[in-house]
Amino acid sequence: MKTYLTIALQAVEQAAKICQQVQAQLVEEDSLTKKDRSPVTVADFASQAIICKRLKEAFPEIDIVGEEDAQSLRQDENREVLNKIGQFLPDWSVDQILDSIDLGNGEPGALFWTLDPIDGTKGFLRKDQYAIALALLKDGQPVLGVLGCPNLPFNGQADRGTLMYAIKGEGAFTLPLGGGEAKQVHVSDNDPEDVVRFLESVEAGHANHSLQGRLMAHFGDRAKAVRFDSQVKYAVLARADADVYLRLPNSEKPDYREKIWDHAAGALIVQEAGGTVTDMFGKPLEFNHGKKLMANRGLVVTNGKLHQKIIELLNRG
Ligand SMILES: Nc1ncnc2c1ncn2[C@@H]1O[C@H](COP(=O)(O)O)[C@@H](O)[C@H]1OP(=O)(O)O
Ligand SMILES: [Mg+2]
Ligand SMILES: [Mg+2]
Ligand SMILES: [Mg+2]
Repeated sequence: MKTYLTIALQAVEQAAKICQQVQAQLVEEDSLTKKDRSPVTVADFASQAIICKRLKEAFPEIDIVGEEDAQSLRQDENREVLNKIGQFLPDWSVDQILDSIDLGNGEPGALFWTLDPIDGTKGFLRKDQYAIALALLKDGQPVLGVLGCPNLPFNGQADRGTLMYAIKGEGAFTLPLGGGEAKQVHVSDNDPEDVVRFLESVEAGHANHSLQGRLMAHFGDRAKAVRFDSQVKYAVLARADADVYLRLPNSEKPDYREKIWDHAAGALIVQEAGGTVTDMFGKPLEFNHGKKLMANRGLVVTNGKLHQKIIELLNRG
């Protein structure tokens, strides 16, 4: 597992650097709108290209299931976006860029990587939080997870981003992006009688803010809520800066199913930090139904001590 970890950390670090460069000089032309009307940027593509290339060089036999593909970039009308990606990957040919992105077109199997090259693209565009999320799944379970969080201060230092990783059975760890000593992280100790710090999405369309608000109201003025984009929420909970992350399904999108790359890395990190991750009914996440969490609805992520209480409140009919 150590070899997987070393390569995964290097790949995420490299991608994070490019994302930071793109974000620092972001212009409107740097993004496209996908078929599902969600945005994708020069940085999402560059991140996926770099990470896939690195992983495939080291582990050619392991499939990568990535969020993005290069289909739109192969069309003439998007040539400018492709050229812009090339500016951030100066030694790469156009074909190398396109083919590396498409290395992420693998299929889930007994052992595979899943990659979200930028999770929280809308946050990235707002210059808020986003994460580079990479996980290795074995027999339907995440066994290694890495989250690069460039805009999440490490130990309160605003100029240093945060890197977090976990190996199944070995704990969860954090270090600053750019390098440093890794320290183990643990979830908070708060119980239902304490102050409860909640996390939820910034984007109202990605969750059910009104239902989440009603649940929080149960805790009166002991409830504090913070909104962050992306799997940064898992990282914040894993290092005890929050106690509960709610992601209840948006009632206007009843058919939406969560994607594996949006949760595999974060869920393992929280679990290895001592927390609990289930769907809104208290059912463990099942990562063995293809690219989506078809057997689960909504997510409840807690420090463990609050889990039963939250599930009870949600399901008391
Ligand atoms: N209706 C929805 N419910 C839950 N998640 C969604 C929904 N629509 C998009 N997403 C996903 O939410 C993630 C961002 O989460 P957050 O709200 O925590 O920042 C993105 O990966 C995005 O996926 P996609 O990239 O496919 O649009
Ligand atoms: Mg993404
Ligand atoms: Mg995502
Ligand atoms: Mg996306």
